[in-house]
Amino acid sequence: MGRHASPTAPTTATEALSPAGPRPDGPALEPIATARELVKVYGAGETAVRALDGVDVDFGRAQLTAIMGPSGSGKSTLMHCMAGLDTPTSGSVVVDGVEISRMSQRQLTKLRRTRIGFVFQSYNLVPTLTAEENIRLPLDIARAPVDQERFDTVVRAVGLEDRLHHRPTELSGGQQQRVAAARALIARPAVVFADEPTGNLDSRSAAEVLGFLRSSVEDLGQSVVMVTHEPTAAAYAHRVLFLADGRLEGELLDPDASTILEALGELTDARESRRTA
Ligand SMILES: Nc1ncnc2c1ncn2[C@@H]1O[C@H](COP(=O)(O)OP(=O)(O)OP(=O)(O)O)[C@@H](O)[C@H]1O
Repeated sequence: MGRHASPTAPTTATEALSPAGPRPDGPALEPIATARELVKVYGAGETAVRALDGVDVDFGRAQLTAIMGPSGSGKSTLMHCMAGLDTPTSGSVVVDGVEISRMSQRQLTKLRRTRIGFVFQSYNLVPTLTAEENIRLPLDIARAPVDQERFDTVVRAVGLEDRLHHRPTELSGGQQQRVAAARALIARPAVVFADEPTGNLDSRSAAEVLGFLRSSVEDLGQSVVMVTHEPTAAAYAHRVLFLADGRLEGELLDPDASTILEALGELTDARESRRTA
């Protein structure tokens, strides 16, 4: 963390923001998920909202990528389209080599159960099940065997060994979110999508969850994409992408929280001046 992509310290965040896209002079990014010319329009006619306006993006394999941007910029829509939770109006989405944008609902449901992990702001644990049962749930639903070694590795990584028989109400918010993160990883998904995973947590619990997401990338080779409003959370990412008005505006590599904050401020100012021009 805290290392700039650029060797010279930028004077403004705009200078720090580089265009998001293939970098001819940088290391090749091996993508786990890609979007091409992704457009999502909600509604029709005069009330239509163009939530995504032609997004081209590659998400790196074994990277933690954060998506940031002003409210309404299309972050959740992008993540939902990438994760097969929403269908794009046009364009393509490929996850782990599979084109998902034209899949049927049935095919998408199967893909989400086996190849994609989710972490939501509100944990979404089943209250009547223990932590262990919640973690095993995706495999139980898919009627797939639980790989005990994987289970032990993930549980150790989230530090939940002594909480496995507790129900969600008997766990702190941070512990519940760590159960949710373990559940997302148990089936070795191609990619984990996390939507504001620390939005409900105090700073200490947030640091635990983010530390785990980062170590799941570094130690387990997991690919993680996370939407967040918080610069301190995004600073855990290897790469931070910035959206504004449904378009990808740029990216930062290994940024620190203050550079992210500056970039966000400039994006918001630029958007305001476009709107008032
Ligand atoms: N189901 C929907 N129907 C109509 N409009 C929608 C729908 N979902 C999102 N939108 C609109 O699409 C745009 C992008 O929304 P989205 O939720 O992706 O933004 P966001 O960047 O995640 O915002 P926030 O940071 O506030 O969560 C917004 O203008 C929003 O009002």
